[in-house]
Amino acid sequence: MFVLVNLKTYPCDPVAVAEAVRDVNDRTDARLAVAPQAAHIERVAETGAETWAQHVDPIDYGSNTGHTLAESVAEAGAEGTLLNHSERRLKLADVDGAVRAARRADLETIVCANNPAQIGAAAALGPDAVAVEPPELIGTGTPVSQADPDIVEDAVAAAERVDDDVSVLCGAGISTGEDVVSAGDLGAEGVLLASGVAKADDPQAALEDLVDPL
Ligand SMILES: O=C[C@H](O)COP(=O)(O)O
Repeated sequence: MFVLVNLKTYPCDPVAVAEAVRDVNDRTDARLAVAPQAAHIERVAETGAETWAQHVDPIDYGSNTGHTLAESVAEAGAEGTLLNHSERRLKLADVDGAVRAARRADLETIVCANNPAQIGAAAALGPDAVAVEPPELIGTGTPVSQADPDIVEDAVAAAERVDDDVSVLCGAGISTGEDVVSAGDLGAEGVLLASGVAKADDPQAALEDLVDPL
């Protein structure tokens, strides 16, 4: 299972969380990675943890003030990027452009979507993976795998119909190892989570709990 920890703009110490991600990753068969804010990518990548960007824009080098260039996050040490997160939605044409920009910079891509219909559309754009996240469950601590298991199974089926090379993750409310196992049982190849680690008093213990049953 792939466990991607999105730090959003939570007021945690990104380097301390990254060190915990690195250390727990070294002791499990699961793959762990962390997605800090763009300004923290370089410091986080220097810990040796697999580092992802939270977003890149559908742009190339040039006159794009205030945008995030895929090549810049890759040079800072990111290995992949989230795209179209529920908190950073893009127009369809811009998701397509951002997938292409990320590919140009050799970044792995996960395109987020609200529901199985959007997952099908996202898979058609050729990312490495898609992630289904019902927005109403994000940050609630109620895991999507329990609250809405059908949405995970339907997302897996929707992606498979379009392109069975595209992996499916699920996210929203995932915070325990049991939640990760349930996600896997529903066909997800990974989980996208944030508050369960970024807001934990002890992020390392939270990560250990997440991978313990895997
Ligand atoms: O990117 C992560 C998701 O939005 C899930 O957030 P959460 O784990 O706080 O529910």
